[in-house]
Amino acid sequence: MSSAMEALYSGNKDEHPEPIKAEVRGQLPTWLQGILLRNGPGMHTIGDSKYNHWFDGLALLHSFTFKNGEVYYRSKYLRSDTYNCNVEANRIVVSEFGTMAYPDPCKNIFAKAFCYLSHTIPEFTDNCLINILKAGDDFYATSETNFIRKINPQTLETLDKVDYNKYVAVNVTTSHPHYDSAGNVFNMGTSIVDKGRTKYVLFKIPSSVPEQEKKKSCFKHLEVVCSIPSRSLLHPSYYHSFGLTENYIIFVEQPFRLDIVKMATAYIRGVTWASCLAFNKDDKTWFHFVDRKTKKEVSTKFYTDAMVFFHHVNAYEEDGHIIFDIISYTDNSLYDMFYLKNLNKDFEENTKLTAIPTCKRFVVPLQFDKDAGVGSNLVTLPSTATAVKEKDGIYCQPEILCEGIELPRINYDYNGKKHKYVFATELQWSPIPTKIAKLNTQTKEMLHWGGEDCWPSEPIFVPSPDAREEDDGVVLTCVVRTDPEKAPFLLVLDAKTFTELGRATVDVKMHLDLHGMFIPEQDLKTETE
Ligand SMILES: CC1=C(/C=C/C(C)=C/C=C/C(C)=C/C=O)C(C)(C)CCC1
Ligand SMILES: [Fe+2]
Repeated sequence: MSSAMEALYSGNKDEHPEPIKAEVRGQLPTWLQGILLRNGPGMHTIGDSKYNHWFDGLALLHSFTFKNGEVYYRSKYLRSDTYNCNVEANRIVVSEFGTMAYPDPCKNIFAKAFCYLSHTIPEFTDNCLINILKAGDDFYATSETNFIRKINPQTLETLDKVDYNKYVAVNVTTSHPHYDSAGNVFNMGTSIVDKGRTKYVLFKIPSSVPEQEKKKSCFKHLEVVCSIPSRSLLHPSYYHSFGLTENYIIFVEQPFRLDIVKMATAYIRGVTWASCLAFNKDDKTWFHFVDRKTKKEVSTKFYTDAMVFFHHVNAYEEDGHIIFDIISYTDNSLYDMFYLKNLNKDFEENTKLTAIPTCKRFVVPLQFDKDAGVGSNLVTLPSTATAVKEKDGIYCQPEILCEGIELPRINYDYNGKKHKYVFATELQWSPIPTKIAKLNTQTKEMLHWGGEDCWPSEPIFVPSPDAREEDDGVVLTCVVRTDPEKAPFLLVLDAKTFTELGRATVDVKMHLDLHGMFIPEQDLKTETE
């Protein structure tokens, strides 16, 4: 089990760019036509050099194509500049989150990109290993730097490199954009090089461009929606996602921060980007709500205790309150756990999360009695979450929805609206995803799916074409096996009952991935276009 774990996490995986027909068992819905496209790290050793952290691995895209009851599997490494330079040098020559590499022989590409305090930072990596973004009719592999890479979702080929920084002043971005019903993309990034003006920027990428500009990309029409100044100019918060309701943008400024001075000197000091992140458990976490129409921030100061979180689940408005669910931790042991030296055969002794992922619901009153006394709880909805008036603002404490879930997904048609269900991977005190779950946030009841030797990935909900209820549809998850004799499979569950409809097995060594999306057939450009 333990060495299997090491192989799953850090063994280099082969790519399978030619479609492999999967063996389908059970009954897949006939309407399920399209591509499940996912991303994650697949290679952690290049020549004799090894990455330190699981999040450093080279992006390996993989896909399951559903066509007339048949399923085809493909996988292909993202041909990023990072990949190409590393492979050419046969060693790691580009720095990643947890690995600083230098000197860089690929000087022409990874030359020093910007200066700060007269030191230099090398250009960031384009190893986009975290998620998939849809902008206009195009798909991109994404990470958290200023670069994204266009890909062909059918062949998994790597196309253009897009630098967000050409269109908006951001140096780091999230891999969890939002989409409105028209397909416009909203994302956030932080501007860290404009000294003294460190800020978080929300921007919009329109879904379509004017007819006469059809040849141009929608990035040329990117607009800044609003920006939020960082509380600390030299220590902006790290964030992995943000929230969106019908009328508000939700930004949580957690005391898990990037240290800009450390970043500016990391390269010359030979330390990693990861070492420039620090959690201050004695600080507060600040909530920011920006009105999407007026672009003004709600002036009341809302805060909660120090925490570290990565994923927003969903957010919505109800009776003058903003309600948002997140998966949070009381410390940053999650990032530390993913150092590959910890994910080895002695892992059971070495690695224990000191904080368990907890699904928390914050209920924040935007309209409240301004004369309410200090100490009074301003939440008027039926929830155990509180928002207590203090002299310096409003102190919020969450309702706990459940413990031990990560990689949350919802029916995205309910994004920004009141949702009832959350689909997620289950993990307890270690990075072992043994089950997936469906949580009913109203009753807190959970349904589970798990199997012997099975590690399921982030579950993705796909609505059925005639869906009436929130959970009318299927849940898709890739299942890797801890028993090397057993083949991985794509599992299709009925989202209502959380029972198996069918599975598509492929005899490959599949990697553990992070995030992805289901692309319905009608969203795919036809080959002739
Ligand atoms: C390279 C690089 C970064 C990369 C961060 C990554 C790759 C984060 C991955 C996070 C994940 C996968 C979280 C899951 O919950 C930073 C720190 C943004 C900034 C400096 C350069
Ligand atoms: Fe994520």
